[in-house]
Amino acid sequence: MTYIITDQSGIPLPVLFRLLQYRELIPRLEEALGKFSKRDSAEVIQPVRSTVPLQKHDGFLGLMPTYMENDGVLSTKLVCFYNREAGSSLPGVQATVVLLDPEYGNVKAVIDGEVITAMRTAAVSAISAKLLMHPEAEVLAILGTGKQALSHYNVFTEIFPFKEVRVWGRTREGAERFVRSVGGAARACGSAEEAVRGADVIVTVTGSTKPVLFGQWVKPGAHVAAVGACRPDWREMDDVLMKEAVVYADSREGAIAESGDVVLSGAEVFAELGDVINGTKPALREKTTVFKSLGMGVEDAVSAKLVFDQWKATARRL
Ligand SMILES: NC(=O)C1=CN([C@@H]2O[C@H](COP(=O)(O)OP(=O)(O)OC[C@H]3O[C@@H](n4cnc5c(N)ncnc54)[C@H](O)[C@@H]3O)[C@@H](O)[C@H]2O)C=CC1
Ligand SMILES: O=C(O)C1=NCCCC1
Repeated sequence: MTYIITDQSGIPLPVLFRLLQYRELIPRLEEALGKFSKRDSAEVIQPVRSTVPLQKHDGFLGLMPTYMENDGVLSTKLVCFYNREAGSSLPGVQATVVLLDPEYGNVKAVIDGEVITAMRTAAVSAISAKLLMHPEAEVLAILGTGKQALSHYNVFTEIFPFKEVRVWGRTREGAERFVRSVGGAARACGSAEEAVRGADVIVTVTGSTKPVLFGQWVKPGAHVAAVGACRPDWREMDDVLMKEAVVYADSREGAIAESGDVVLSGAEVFAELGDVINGTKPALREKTTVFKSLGMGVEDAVSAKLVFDQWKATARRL
């Protein structure tokens, strides 16, 4: 039996949102990041994402297979992402997660990847902030107003007591629309500089291929969760920031292969988040830190298992 857990099967995406809750997702992701960083192939096999360029459409298909033997999870995400810099209204990222039975190889479920991608990415950024931001951080700045901006806003305001949230988008209207959509508990800023000056935590979630965040604006000791610019020639941050900050990543190999901010600045990846979780590398909270997120299959695998388990439990009750 294959379950189709997508809005094409008549299940509205908000139902999927209800199946994933940050309070359940975050501990599972922390455990998975720790397991990944041990590089024990009996525990996790997750190669760096393979990408197929879609030249005609200025995009990429990413294939993200993962096997977690002890958890009995085999999955792959298929994700298409595009350079939508020109203000196109088409979606920048579209994803599907396929969950398989590791023993027989049959497909157990095909799950919409939009909610999983939005929530697991934001949850991992929140984990980076939990580990690396100043414990008394008060001001959060978000650069970008798309899907990731919303999931980051949701999880950061759910789990941290920020006193002020600032949002910058390419257009003032976009930032104001975003602020209205979250009920006004944020302030739209007229420039990225205005948003980030003095901020304790900065989230970059843009589709930009050129820096939108510059080191000279960033308060010493701030934490940056950098989520966009997932190609080796795309940037969100300038060299000043990349060289001044201590750089953490989800996957060292992923960052070296896919992050323009790492590759083009020549910055060194100090540690993976999983190393900090495992206690093998320190969390240098007093320094300016950048968490470079590329996204990993292992994050989709644990999220898809959570959705599937919850879905089956719900379906049994109906
Ligand atoms: N690290 C990870 O695990 C993941 C990374 N991403 C990346 O995160 C970024 C945001 O993704 P979504 O929110 O899903 O996309 P989206 O299309 O919903 O939002 C993109 C936002 O970036 C803005 N933008 C585009 N070009 C810009 C520019 N030149 N300067 C400033 N803002 C610009 C758009 O106006 C929009 O607000 C993308 O780069 C995407 O590839 C997405 C999913 C997972
Ligand atoms: O991990 C993901 O999912 C993605 N990473 C980078 C670009 C879009 C999706």
